[in-house]
Amino acid sequence: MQRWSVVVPAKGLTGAKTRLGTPGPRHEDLVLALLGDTLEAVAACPAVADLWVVTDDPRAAAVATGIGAGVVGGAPAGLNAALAQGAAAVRAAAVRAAAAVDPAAAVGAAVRTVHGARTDVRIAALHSDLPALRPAELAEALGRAGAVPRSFVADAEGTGTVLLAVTAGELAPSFGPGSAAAHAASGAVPLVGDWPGLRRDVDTPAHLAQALDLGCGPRTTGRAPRACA
Ligand SMILES: Nc1nc2c(ncn2[C@@H]2O[C@H](COP(=O)(O)OP(=O)(O)OP(=O)(O)O)[C@@H](O)[C@H]2O)c(=O)[nH]1
Ligand SMILES: C=C(OP(=O)(O)O)C(=O)O
Repeated sequence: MQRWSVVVPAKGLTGAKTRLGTPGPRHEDLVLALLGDTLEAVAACPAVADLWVVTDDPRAAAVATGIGAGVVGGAPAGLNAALAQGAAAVRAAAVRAAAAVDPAAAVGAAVRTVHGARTDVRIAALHSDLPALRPAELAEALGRAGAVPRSFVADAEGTGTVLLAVTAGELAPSFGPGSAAAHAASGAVPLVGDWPGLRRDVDTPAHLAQALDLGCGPRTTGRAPRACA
């Protein structure tokens, strides 16, 4: 099985998930719980080789490193800029890893590079708010993504994107309102599969209730308002 580098962007906790609840410590704890459960599921996926979190938030970075993820800091503001920086960091790390094993490989034909960054690394960008994600559904989605150059998984509503994957070339993320249509228009293949946990990103209280019905990881289950009622 060819495995993937997964990049997860995580906004600073202050100001994140404004549609989900009012700002404050409890809200930040919930946002952090969504991230932690998402990362645990990704880390447990056999199709994932390495995991990277793009964030400048110290609490998010601590959760990431605790789960064994790398942290990419200092990215420009904005989701797509953060993902582009994360993808560049993954490619650069892959060059360093190849050079550590075989110095000649990093400059030879075995490793394809552009401006010192590898172009043959499988990269998937994934939201940080997927607390009902199952490792097996991510593995299946990445398995299908491996058959095409660039692909995406739409969210439960079919309008947004929860995962964007490239087997080679640029990630070229177009996340934001209507991103499923934008990714399709840019040539990415929509992946088909029964992946309710993968598709259920949590933006609103109604989404959180749906994720809890699907079954969330322990961090979210323990912190969601409904569980505390
Ligand atoms: N590193 C980084 N991640 C971001 C940024 N903006 C959004 N994200 C992440 O991108 C994913 C999707 O973002 P949204 O669901 O729109 O999150 P949000 O902006 O916190 O939500 P709202 O305030 O409700 O719009 C989540 O994993 C966010 O943490 C950013 O500027 N930098
Ligand atoms: C950023 C996106 O989604 P949302 O803000 O709805 O999480 C997206 O689907 O591209």
